[in-house]
Amino acid sequence: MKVSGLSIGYARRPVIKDLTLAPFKPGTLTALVGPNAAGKSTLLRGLAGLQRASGEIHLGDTNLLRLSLPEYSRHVGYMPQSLPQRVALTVYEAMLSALRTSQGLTSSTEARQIAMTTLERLGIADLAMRGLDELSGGQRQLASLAQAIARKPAVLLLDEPTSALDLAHQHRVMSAVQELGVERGTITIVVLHDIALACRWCERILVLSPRGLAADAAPSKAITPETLASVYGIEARVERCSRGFVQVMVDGIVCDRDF
Ligand SMILES: Nc1ncnc2c1ncn2[C@@H]1O[C@H](COP(=O)(O)OP(=O)(O)OP(=O)(O)O)[C@@H](O)[C@H]1O
Repeated sequence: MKVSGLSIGYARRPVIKDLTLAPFKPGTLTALVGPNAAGKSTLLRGLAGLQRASGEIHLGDTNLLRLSLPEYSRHVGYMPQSLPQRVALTVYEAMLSALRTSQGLTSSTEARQIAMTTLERLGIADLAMRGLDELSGGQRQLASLAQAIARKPAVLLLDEPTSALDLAHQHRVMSAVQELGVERGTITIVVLHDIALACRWCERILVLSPRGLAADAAPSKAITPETLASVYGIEARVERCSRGFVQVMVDGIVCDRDF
């Protein structure tokens, strides 16, 4: 996927301005991080075809921005930050409904199999017959993620999919998303606030600030003391643990962000 000259905004307030990114390769997992109100959700919704955008988003030879929303959503799956409330469906029924709308699959053996396999993959098969409105916040987040994953889109956009999850589930989810992405060749972009989680699982990190893109690189290049100071206004050390993963140790708040 190639993004070039992308601009997204609301009424007269531009949020993403003329953004061009290096191509996203199939099977890769990218984190989109940055402070509150930097525009992460806006960018994700623009990439998902849900927010008016100008510029180009190419998937192969297709400029996605020229497609109708139903065509667009066949290529691109999106999990929003806030989940729908009061849905009178079981987890399993919601999965079948998602498969029906995105892939035209009815309650066939294939749809049932995809639904159950996905729930098992995320470790929530035991929730299949539970009503969505009787789940905990974390369980609802996992159920919503299962719906997005089951559609097997070429591009999967997840907006803070781990915000309601405990430590073990955060890592289980990131591991499953990474594994499935490699298996299926999915381009996955995930909004995260947890820099450690992003550095542990993602091979590429986009750091967005209200001024624009501050970094787009591998964790060790994107997450530096300089970037953390200018984008978040914090003083931090960045080191590698014995297994090579980037670790951030926050020493203080400097508050002289560059915006
Ligand atoms: N529907 C909307 N109408 C007008 N402005 C909006 C709308 N949604 C978001 N904004 C504004 O766009 C800017 C970016 O918001 P966005 O939700 O994309 O940030 P974010 O980086 O995802 O933040 P957070 O980490 O807090 O979720 C903010 O200034 C916000 O107030």
